[in-house]
Amino acid sequence: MTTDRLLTPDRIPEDQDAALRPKTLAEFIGQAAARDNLRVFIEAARGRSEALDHVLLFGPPGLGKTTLAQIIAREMGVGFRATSGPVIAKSGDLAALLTNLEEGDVLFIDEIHRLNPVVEEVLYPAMEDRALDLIIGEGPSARSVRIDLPAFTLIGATTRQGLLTTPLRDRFGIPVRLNFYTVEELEAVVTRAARLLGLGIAADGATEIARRARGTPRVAGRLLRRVRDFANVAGQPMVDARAADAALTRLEVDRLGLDAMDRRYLMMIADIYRGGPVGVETLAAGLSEPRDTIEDVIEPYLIQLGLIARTARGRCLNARGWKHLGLNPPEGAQEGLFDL
Ligand SMILES: Nc1ncnc2c1ncn2[C@@H]1O[C@H](COP(=O)(O)OP(=O)(O)OP(=O)(O)O)[C@@H](O)[C@H]1O
Ligand SMILES: [Mg+2]
Repeated sequence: MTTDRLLTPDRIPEDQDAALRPKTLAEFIGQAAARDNLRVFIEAARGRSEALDHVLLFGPPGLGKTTLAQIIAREMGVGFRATSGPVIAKSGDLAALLTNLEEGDVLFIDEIHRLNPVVEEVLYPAMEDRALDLIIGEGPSARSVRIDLPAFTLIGATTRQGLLTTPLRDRFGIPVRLNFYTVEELEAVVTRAARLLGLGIAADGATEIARRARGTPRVAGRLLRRVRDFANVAGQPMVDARAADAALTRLEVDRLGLDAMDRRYLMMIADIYRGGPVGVETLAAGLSEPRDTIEDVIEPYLIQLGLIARTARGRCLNARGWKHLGLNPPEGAQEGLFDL
């Protein structure tokens, strides 16, 4: 990612603070449906002494896919190996990873939609038959050998399920969608993180941060750290709503949790395209952001809030979007037409 947005749910080193990651399903806040289902599937697999079926975790960045993958391995009582789609360059790399797994292990592949197609082909028999088909030698003397693999669980993570090829998607027995968190859930995330950081926080302080965290635990953790900085420097022992609001306002995070980039995105549709529709490529060029960032990071939350709509003809600003910008939609603008 090219930006250094405060609100970007992208990983930055401080987020790797392993101490903040919940370690068990019981500690994992929110995503109740996903959690309840996973609990059943894990218990059933353990009861049968089998590896868990392959799991696909999908949803916007920072909602807990990596955390959940680690939790699944821990709850299954098996080893955890992690890699990512773009890192596996050759089929041999994947073969090496797979043959080094132990019985029952979890192999976590982040950004699994970015696997090289040749590598992906190797994954199909590995997932389905727990076998590797390798070609040995070259030319007329080449022959194919099949190597059996230990029973393992593949956990794939991706921002959008639709980015996967159908054959790959179909091989996951347990697809899990992660949704944006509610304010109440994020309050719990913030309160828990504050406790782990040894920071005093009032209930209304946690609420203020939760409301402005873009539905995303990673953002909540990051905002909490910045608020803590302001509180420390101001010599405040306790973060309350006023302190949180003052800090977040200085950071240009608005009441809905939108940052400068979100507002630039909205203003571009309003100002230049009279509310749309406008194509995502045009917006990406205008904002100098990669299309993926627009689609995976910026838009999902704006859609969730009902500020914009994604239509076949392009992006449109909804009535709420105009209102949030403090503007009136111009005569004849597209707004409202696509207010789903
Ligand atoms: N349910 C949760 N409860 C508490 N904290 C959480 C929860 N989910 C995520 N977090 C925190 O949010 C941060 C981001 O989570 P994680 O790295 O798992 O996100 P991710 O979905 O894998 O993101 P990405 O798509 O960018 O890889 C972690 O630091 C973790 O501590
Ligand atoms: Mg992750």
